[in-house]
Amino acid sequence: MNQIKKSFSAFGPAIMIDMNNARNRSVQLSVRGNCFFYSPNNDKVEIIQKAAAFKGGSRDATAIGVVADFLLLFLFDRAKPPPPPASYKERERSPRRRSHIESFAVWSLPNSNLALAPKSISDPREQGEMATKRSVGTLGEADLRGKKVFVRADLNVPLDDAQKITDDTRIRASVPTIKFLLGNGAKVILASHLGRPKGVTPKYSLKPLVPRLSELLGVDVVMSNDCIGEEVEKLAAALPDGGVLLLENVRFYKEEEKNDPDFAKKLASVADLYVNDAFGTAHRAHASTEGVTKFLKPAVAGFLMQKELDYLVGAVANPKKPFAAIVGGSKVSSKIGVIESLLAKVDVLILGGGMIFTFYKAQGYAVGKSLVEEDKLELATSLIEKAKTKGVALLLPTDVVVADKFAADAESKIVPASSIPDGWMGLDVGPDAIKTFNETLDTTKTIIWNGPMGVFEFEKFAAGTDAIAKKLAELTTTKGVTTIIGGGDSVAAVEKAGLADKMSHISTGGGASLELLEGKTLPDLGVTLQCRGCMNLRCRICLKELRITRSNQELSMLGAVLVPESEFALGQNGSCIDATNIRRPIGGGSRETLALADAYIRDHSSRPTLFPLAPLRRRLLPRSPSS
Ligand SMILES: Nc1ncnc2c1ncn2[C@@H]1O[C@H](COP(=O)(O)OP(=O)(O)OP(=O)(O)O)[C@@H](O)[C@H]1O
Ligand SMILES: O=C(O)[C@H](O)COP(=O)(O)O
Repeated sequence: MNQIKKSFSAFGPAIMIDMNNARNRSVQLSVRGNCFFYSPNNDKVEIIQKAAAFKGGSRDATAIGVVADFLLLFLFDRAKPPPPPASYKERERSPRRRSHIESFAVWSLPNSNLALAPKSISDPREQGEMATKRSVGTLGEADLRGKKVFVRADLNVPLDDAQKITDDTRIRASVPTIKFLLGNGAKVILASHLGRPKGVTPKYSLKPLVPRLSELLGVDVVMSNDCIGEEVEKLAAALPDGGVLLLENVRFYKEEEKNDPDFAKKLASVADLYVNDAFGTAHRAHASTEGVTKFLKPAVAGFLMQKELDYLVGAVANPKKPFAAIVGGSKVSSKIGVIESLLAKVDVLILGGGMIFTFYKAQGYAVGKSLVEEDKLELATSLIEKAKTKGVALLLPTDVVVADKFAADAESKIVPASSIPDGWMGLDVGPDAIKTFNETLDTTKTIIWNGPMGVFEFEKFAAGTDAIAKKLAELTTTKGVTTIIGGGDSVAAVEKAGLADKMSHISTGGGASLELLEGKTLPDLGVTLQCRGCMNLRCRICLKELRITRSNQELSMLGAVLVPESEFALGQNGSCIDATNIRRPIGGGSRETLALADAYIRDHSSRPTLFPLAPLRRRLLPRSPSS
């Protein structure tokens, strides 16, 4: 590292960081016309080493700005141990930081092991950091080749009576992380739960997944009959580099859900490091999700986990407005909490599916035989009131498709929502409702959707759900609206309509995504994933666009002045800086610059979310070398 630092300082100001030309959220390093891209999946040090190799010609290179400081600071950062997790907790307790904490409390997941710091673990001086939480993309071949990696995925897929997978979304979603590990020469020991078995239950075996997994990964996946024990040990020991061993359902042991430390230790005993990519299970602190992290270091998050958090947390924390939520499905009781908390965040709330009849009944409408949760009538009334108070447009369907029985071949007709005939049940939203919903959605910029509009499993009652799926696909592709779909059935409906790839994000989490949307701080996280606000095109986390035209010079100045505590300033997410983490530059910057940095820190240290570039720029620019 010292050597890199040295050659790098010889580089002096010959490197420029060209953020304006940065593409794909990468930072481009230009050295005399030679470009290196810093991307989320690359390792910074490697890039800097490459850059350093050009030092011979560096002195003649056109230099704009004070970048040496900036990059050196980054290197200092790497050498510096990470802030202890306690500091985050301390901040959490401090009332002064309250707004800051609120702004990213929802990042908290019990097992997500995330911190998007792109750091290599090859540097022995960073061994202490190996215990910190970060993303799998920070690991390289040097960290992975020949290593046994325990990967916890959520392969809890639906199987039919013939044990055939009916929706492989979760398997497909776990592939990028596994392939990345295999591509780097790791041996993958893959674990998951399936269903909620009570003890060993053949119906919940993971065996039916082997062919599909093998096909998707392009390797013959070996499967063990257990998830711990001698057979697992032997199979794990025999795994070649690039091989995959799938363990049997971890929930065949009750110790899994109890997060039993001995069981966790046994699971961990066959591996060298840990990757948690089970977003769907991220709200559970179980032995294979949380317990193993005590025994395997480093413990890092997989790509899926990272992506899910980026979207779901970003949607709630910093949505592009107007922000709409569509909530449907049948589980009023389990979604009422989400509705309540969404009222504080959305501009539009569209309700559909089985839950609307509880709202109708609460308003005194006849609902026939429709699904109603009698004990939620009062709550429904209060939610309608709350929406009014908060100025949220709460849209209930004006008409519904009713059926004489709950069956695919039921008689059906369209009726006004206020007059469902006796003996009939509402199974879908009607055409008028679809029209209103579509018109409203046309005005929005962010949409989250959980729960189908009707009993979409029956063709006759699928129109409402299909219409929403089509509208969201259209808005995503033609207007750049951010669309996020969560919930098992809603995702299945979108898949069925062949529109999944048109949406911004399809979540693999049911409960986990709901809890995140609800804004719950999930238990026992141990991770702080902070949105640092963006200086780049669009932050992958907060999704906020800050299209600020900047010169390289400005960026250089910013880089020299503002360096977050533990991450490269122009970092993983395309330049995110947490104002609370800004510290003075080390060994660089004029007195004036340092004074500016101090003033900035003083002014903004309790203002967490978005990094307000403009004021800083105003203050810096007049002092920049060429001005
Ligand atoms: N009007 C209705 N009456 C009865 N059931 C309905 C009605 N509308 C939708 N449903 C049913 O709701 C079910 C889906 O509800 P659910 O709340 O589980 O949604 P989801 O998308 O799976 O979300 P999650 O995974 O978060 O539970 C579907 O099986 C659908 O048939
Ligand atoms: O399907 C899910 O939501 C996850 O796999 C978690 O399953 P669980 O609710 O049984 O823990």
